[in-house]
Amino acid sequence: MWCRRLARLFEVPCQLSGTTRRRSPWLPRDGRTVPAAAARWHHTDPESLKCAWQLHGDHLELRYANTLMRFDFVWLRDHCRSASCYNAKTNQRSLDTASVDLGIKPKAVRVDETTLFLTWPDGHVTRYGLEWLVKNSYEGQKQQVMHPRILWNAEIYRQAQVPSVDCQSFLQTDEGLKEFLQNFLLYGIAFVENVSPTKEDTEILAERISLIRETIYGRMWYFTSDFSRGDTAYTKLALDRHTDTTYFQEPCGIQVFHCLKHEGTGGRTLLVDGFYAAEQVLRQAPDQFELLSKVPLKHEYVENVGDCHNHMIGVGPVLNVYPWNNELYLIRYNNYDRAVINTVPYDVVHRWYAAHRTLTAELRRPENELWVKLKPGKALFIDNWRVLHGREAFTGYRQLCGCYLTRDDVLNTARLLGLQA
Ligand SMILES: C[N+](C)(C)CCCC[C@H](N)C(=O)O
Ligand SMILES: O=C(O)CCC(=O)C(=O)O
Ligand SMILES: [Fe+2]
Repeated sequence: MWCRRLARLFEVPCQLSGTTRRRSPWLPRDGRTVPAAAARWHHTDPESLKCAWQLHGDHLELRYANTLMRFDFVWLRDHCRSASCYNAKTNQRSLDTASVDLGIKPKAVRVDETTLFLTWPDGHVTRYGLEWLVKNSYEGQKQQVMHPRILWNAEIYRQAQVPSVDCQSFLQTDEGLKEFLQNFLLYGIAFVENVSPTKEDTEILAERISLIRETIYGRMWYFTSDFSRGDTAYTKLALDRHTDTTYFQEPCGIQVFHCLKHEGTGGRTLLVDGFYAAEQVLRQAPDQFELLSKVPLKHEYVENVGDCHNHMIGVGPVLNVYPWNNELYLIRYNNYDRAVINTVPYDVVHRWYAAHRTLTAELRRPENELWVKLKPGKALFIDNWRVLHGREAFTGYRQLCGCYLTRDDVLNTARLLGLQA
């Protein structure tokens, strides 16, 4: 069926089943160069099973540090780190990959305690550290997450007692910034306290971690319920949980909110961890999770109010996962801005609605809702690729300012501080 066919694209080849392969004898050929020949296991130390390798017609199979890895020969040639193939100063490849024969095979292979040596038909020698191979192989990656996270519901988040970071420490110390970013990466939300309640000071905060992503709403936006823009956000109405800018081909990565004033009632902010909810869907109904991650949808923003004329369209599934490890990296969920569904046939549409209902039920569980009242001085950063926000209806005068941040630059800052991002 349609979805199954798509799914097959991402199907991961089965790991070698040890039983069939291990029939070959494990020959002790310590450190010796073996001509590229028929498949059989070799290992560096006859007493230890730490490292063993076997050459096949089109790939090298290597077992090291409890990881069974398979490397395509072109891949092995392409990733050569020798001085002529790779510029270690710029961390860029010099080798022209298109010049590698797609049928290339190593002339000789040798493995010692730490290193794999390959000699290519033209005599060129490639060396790989075995640790490097484990870290950089597909099989090694599959066992890891790209982004370590703590999924939460209201109870988990409260129990964690994640501290807000003080504005001074955020702006002036690397430790403060790092603590803030670590919280942000783990939970998808983070607060800075004791910020001066102005748009300018909020901008300084934003610039500390990233480039500001300028959009149709401006660079720093600032709004009250005056319907100056053709969107419900600019009213006093309640807003159900959603992510923003789903109608961009790449939705904004981070949302910053700072409430500068509120004289009235209501207006609390709702936060829901979209990945926690999606994880529940995966457990209950993996087929529905898969459907939500495969069916492409459009979201749309059509505005014609005053001088503002905009028409934005973004296409993508609700759940976006890395195909090699099924890890979620982006949820696109906004029922207000979802466009006409015309990208899937009727029977898939029906199953999609059922899957969307399951996800929505999870997102709406009261125990998953974190309600906070934003106050002047307390800035909130939200991972708009993960955490949904909403708003309670309000009365009176309320001013909210903030901006969007470019995700790449936030993650860049985090990595430079030594965090895994
Ligand atoms: C006011 N502010 C600029 C933050 C958001 C406006 C965007 C509202 C839109 N419905 C969306 O969800 O993307
Ligand atoms: O008014 C609010 O608290 C948030 C409104 C909203 O969803 C937005 O600006 O993106
Ligand atoms: Fe929003």
